[in-house]
Amino acid sequence: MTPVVRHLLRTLGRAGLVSFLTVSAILISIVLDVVLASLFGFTLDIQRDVFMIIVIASIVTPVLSWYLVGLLLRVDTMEQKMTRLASTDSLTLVKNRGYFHKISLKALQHKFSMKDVPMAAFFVLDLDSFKEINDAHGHLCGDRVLVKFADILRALFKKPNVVGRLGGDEFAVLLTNATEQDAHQFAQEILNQVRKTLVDTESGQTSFTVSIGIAMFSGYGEQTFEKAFKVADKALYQAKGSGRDEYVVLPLD
Ligand SMILES: Nc1nc2c(ncn2[C@@H]2O[C@H](COP(=O)(O)OP(=O)(O)OP(=O)(O)O)[C@@H](O)[C@H]2O)c(=O)[nH]1
Repeated sequence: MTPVVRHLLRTLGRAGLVSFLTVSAILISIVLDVVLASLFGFTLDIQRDVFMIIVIASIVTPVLSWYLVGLLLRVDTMEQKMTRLASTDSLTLVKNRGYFHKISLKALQHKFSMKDVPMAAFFVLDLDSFKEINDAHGHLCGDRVLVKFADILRALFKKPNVVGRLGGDEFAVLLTNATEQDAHQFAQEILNQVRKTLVDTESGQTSFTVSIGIAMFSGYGEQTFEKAFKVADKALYQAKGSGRDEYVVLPLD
């Protein structure tokens, strides 16, 4: 829910509740007065009714409306939290595989509906010899490496670009508005930043490297995206083959 909708809901909720409760208070006090009058022989007293209405409405209305609107907002917050949980990788806080796929298609659709932007770049990034880091320093240290790497990606690629963890030590980035030169620059920047990054271990600090495969493409749709994925994977394979700590850029055939 957007902030504007939430604000509208809050205002409407309060206004609606105030009217509803005021009308209820009027009806209740009139019914009460009629019942009391018939049971105990009280006389109907409009002034007293009005006084009761004002007292009941001024106490009950704000309390109940705050409570109910608060309840609605809490449900909304929980809904947002659940959406975030369902879309985020819990360790690295980047998008998980499923959501990455979905949001990438959406971003591409939006981008290629604007005529003046010709290319996008799809990055597949895989940490080098990550198993060795796990084996040498333990799984927790491996987790720290994953988190640091994701932090680097998140800091480099802002919206509308999308960063996701495909699984294990494999990540992906969709650069929605990129020339081939941009792709080269980003890839080099990632390699540089990763090389400089140190991660705490039980026995000091360790460094790590990453290999990157990049596919340059244009157009959108499930098929184009799948193809970009495949080509980026092929480029990654080449980067790993040429010694790791490297990147390779390939065009879509
Ligand atoms: N610490 C940690 N390790 C993970 C996680 N998910 C997967 N792994 C490990 O990541 C390692 C991936 O290793 P491989 O796919 O063999 O690749 P690699 O050792 O990085 O070798 P290259 O990719 O060829 O450079 C495996 O040992 C997995 O157990 C995780 O969430 N945390």
